[in-house]
Amino acid sequence: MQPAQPDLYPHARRWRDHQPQYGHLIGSAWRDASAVIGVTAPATGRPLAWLGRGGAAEIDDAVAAARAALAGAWGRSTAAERGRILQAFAALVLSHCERLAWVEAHDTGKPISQARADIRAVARYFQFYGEAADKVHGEVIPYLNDYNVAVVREPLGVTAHITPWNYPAQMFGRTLAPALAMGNAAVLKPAEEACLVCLELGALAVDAGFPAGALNIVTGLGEEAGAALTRHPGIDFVSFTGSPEVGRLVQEAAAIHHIPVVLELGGKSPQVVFADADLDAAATSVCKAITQNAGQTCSAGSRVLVERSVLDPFVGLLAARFGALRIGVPEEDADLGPLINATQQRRVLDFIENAKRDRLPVITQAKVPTQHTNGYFVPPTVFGPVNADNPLVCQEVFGPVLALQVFEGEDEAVALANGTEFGLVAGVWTRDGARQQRLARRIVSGQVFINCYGAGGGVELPFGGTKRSGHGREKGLAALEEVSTTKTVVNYYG
Ligand SMILES: NC(=O)C1=CN([C@@H]2O[C@H](COP(=O)(O)OP(=O)(O)OC[C@H]3O[C@@H](n4cnc5c(N)ncnc54)[C@H](O)[C@@H]3O)[C@@H](O)[C@H]2O)C=CC1
Ligand SMILES: O=Cc1ccc(S(=O)(=O)O)cc1
Repeated sequence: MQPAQPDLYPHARRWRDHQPQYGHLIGSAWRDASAVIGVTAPATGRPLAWLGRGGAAEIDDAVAAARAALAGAWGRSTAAERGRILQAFAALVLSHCERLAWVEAHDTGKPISQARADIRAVARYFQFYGEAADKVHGEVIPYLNDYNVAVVREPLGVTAHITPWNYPAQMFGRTLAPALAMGNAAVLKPAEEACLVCLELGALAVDAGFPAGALNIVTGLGEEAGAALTRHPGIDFVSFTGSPEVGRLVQEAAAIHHIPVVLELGGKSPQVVFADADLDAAATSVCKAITQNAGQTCSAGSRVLVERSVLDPFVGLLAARFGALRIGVPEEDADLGPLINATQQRRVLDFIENAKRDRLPVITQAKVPTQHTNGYFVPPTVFGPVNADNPLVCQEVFGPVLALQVFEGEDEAVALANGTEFGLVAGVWTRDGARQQRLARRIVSGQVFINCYGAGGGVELPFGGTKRSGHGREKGLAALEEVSTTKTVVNYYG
């Protein structure tokens, strides 16, 4: 066992086997864990930390603390006051950026530069929504004579947030900042696989001035703490990011109490490359879109659709990009790191081995450096051409595995792009302006990028899916509508 660096984990409640052990953050106070879950570092396979294994009792207390916050100082706060606290928190996060980035990098295995970008994104979420908090206005409706009708915007109440392990820090910012800006009190159940940074961020939120109970964090297993939270009668909204299977359970639980849900359930996002495109730029983007975060991104570009007439040159460019990939542990700051755990590694390796067994052509496969045998690494691999009914086209792999499909003409490109159950993100590469517009309309997806992909993940840009990728919008001002409601006040003064 390798001793952890205490400076990275100042808010650990205890130390156990030389590893930090965290409690739950309920009502701005730490609650010792009555049971624990071990966390492993994906890059080394070694023990990293201990998390509380919360359940129904901790969730009850967290929901009660949130309810009390709404009845107290937090519920009485003005929008401007809330905005100032969110912005103070953003500044505090930035001042701890390096430490938080290392916590995130060790916990997820991602390259340190990516982890730093993720922490800056957390600050940006709280800055953006902090600035927006007092700029969300209601409206006055011209109605009958002698009536004044105001439509005012109000928080939903207690919001529940269930987040995944691929971007623990970013998800913290993405889901909590809009909810808190609108005056809700939140309970977060982050993923048990990786969430140390959420606990450190939670501690900084207390320092930044969020009143007791405005933000509560209970860690634990999905089927225990997660299920207890989504079924709890005291919550008024659920935001969930994760698998479609659990998304269905979350929506079923929410239906019991008729509360709204935002579901972000991943995708099988295509990039469509036409013969007239800048093939060099497209190849670079296609490689990055499937290898960033080792392919563990809901919006990963996991399919590339290539027009037949440029198949050979494009395949050459793609093979060169994959051949140049650097794979390593966070400290090496390579292009990609390991997957999150042995289960995900086995799952993705199975996809690769099954495809090879089915004699699917391998276009290119990068090599994992031999010194990294203990981490959960998977070699980035491109298969193609792949038929539309192949599992690599239909199922979310959630690893660095790209499926290449071939098309002739616009209609076939659209049919293939829309040919899965998902609809999260799409990329279109063409210099033809009219075709850009046609494709943007014909592709069924929450986002369409033209001659780019991802565009830096801007906080300002509404994000979410259609079809099996989920519903509701996060990011941008659109997120504020999901976590608030309107009240129509009709005043007769005649
Ligand atoms: N859209 C995205 O960003 C993500 C998609 N996934 C997809 O899901 C696959 C499996 O990954 P998992 O970690 O198993 O995802 P998951 O959907 O089981 O986990 C996501 C979150 O849901 C919680 N959860 C699990 N069961 C729950 C339940 N019954 N009630 C309430 N909450 C529950 C987990 O504790 C975690 O916080 C991946 O291979 C990938 O395809 C996984 C993570 C993120
Ligand atoms: O995993 C889903 C995911 C992660 C990050 C982003 S973005 O950086 O905000 O674009 C989007 C989706």
